[in-house]
Amino acid sequence: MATGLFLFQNDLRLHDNPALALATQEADHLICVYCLPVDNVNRYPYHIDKHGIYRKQFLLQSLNNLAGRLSERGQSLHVLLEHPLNVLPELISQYNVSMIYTSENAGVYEKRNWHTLKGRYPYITFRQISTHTLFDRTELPFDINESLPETFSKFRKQVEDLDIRSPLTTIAKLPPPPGRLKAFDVISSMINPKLLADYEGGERAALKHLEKYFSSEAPSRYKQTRNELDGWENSTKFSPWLALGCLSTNMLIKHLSKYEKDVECNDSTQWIKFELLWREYFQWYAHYHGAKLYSFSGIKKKNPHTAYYPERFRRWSEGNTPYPLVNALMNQLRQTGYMSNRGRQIVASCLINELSLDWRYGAAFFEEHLIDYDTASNWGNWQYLAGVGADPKENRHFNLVKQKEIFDPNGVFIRKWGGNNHDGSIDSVDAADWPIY
Ligand SMILES: Cc1cc2nc3c(=O)[nH]c(=O)nc-3n(C[C@H](O)[C@H](O)[C@H](O)COP(=O)(O)OP(=O)(O)OC[C@H]3O[C@@H](n4cnc5c(N)ncnc54)[C@H](O)[C@@H]3O)c2cc1C
Repeated sequence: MATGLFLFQNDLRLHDNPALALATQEADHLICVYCLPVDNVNRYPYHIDKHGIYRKQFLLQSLNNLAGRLSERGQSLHVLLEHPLNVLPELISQYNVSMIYTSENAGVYEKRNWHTLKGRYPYITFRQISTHTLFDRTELPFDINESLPETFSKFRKQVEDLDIRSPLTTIAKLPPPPGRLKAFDVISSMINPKLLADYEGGERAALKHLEKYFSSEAPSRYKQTRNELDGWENSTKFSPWLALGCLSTNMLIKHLSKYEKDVECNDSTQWIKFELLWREYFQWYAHYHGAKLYSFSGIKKKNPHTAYYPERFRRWSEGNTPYPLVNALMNQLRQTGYMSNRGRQIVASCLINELSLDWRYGAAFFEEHLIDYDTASNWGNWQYLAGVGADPKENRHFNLVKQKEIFDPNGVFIRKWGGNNHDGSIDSVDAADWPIY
């Protein structure tokens, strides 16, 4: 009897989960695990908590929903509040695990953990499958170990006409856990029932939103509305569920294609696919560039001009800069865990250009707060805007006055999110006008 261990990561779903489907076929018994280290030990020097309150709540809800769905199928989810390398060895030896399965992960740390585990257990079969991308690495028209098109446009031209795999059906039956294994519910007590959030984590909520979005007319208007700063229906809002894998990208494309066939195919519907290809590009970008994704000089090996201004960073984070639009956007992020794409571009450009700060601090702040935080999309987009990524243009400096005129001409957004509550300064100075850091 073969016992397998399935390590859930960014694939918290039972629909279209090829990695879990493989484990289901091959193992006689299966242990389902998710590792959620609780101490917010800083992995970067940026003084961030790994999970801000909204991000954490969304993750816990997603895990809770997955646990429920597994339990309906006689399985259980073991959420371990520990680093995988600390807890998996005990499970492996106690249950004589002979196969370990997981989804491919673009994160450098996650890759390192996987390689370390493989090195420690040469007699165990390790299987890693793509579940986070539209294409499998073998379907790409280039060898991702060797190369990646240097810009998004070149990538898009190579992949946009490729066939996209149909999503697998929801797994109905799973191998049972080994007899002696008892599950403990550690998640539901960690969810804060009083925290009101716009988004609910989990596969069930993701599929509900998918149905709702494609039964509305919003997909036909996407291109005209996607840059709005606020408003639920102005962009698709799939990103939080895609980031944790509560929703598969292939499933999303299937619904988009059905909408195009049954309702309407126009510029807007095509633009949704275009944006999903951006996501796809950043995923492979992270796989290809590895640790360079997080480096100051990026993939271009070019050092941006910055200095160390801790007060400016604090002001930016707290929404207390001389730029009301930036303040409103940062308040929105801290108070909801979400910000529109245009908003992200504006605040990132401000941090990089007006405030001359190190872009990695901005990326790390987003990592803490975004409910849709995704290593590849976040750090890839920040590199792009900082001029050290895959952008053929030298500089993406957004004119803050113009952005306000276009996207918030009457100041409605700024008032809603308290953008005018600032003291007007960028740096504090002492009596002799010297900056105080
Ligand atoms: C500085 C910065 C940081 C970002 N960090 C993240 C992040 O951590 N996680 C994340 O999912 N997205 C990130 N994005 C991309 C984008 O802002 C969000 O995906 C989008 O705002 C999510 O809202 P939506 O689902 O309504 O997007 P829509 O406009 O409806 O787009 C549909 C889908 O396409 C994908 N997408 C759209 N734009 C991008 C893009 N520029 N890059 C990659 N994928 C894209 C997303 O999966 C999105 O759900 C970042 C962008 C910037 C400028």
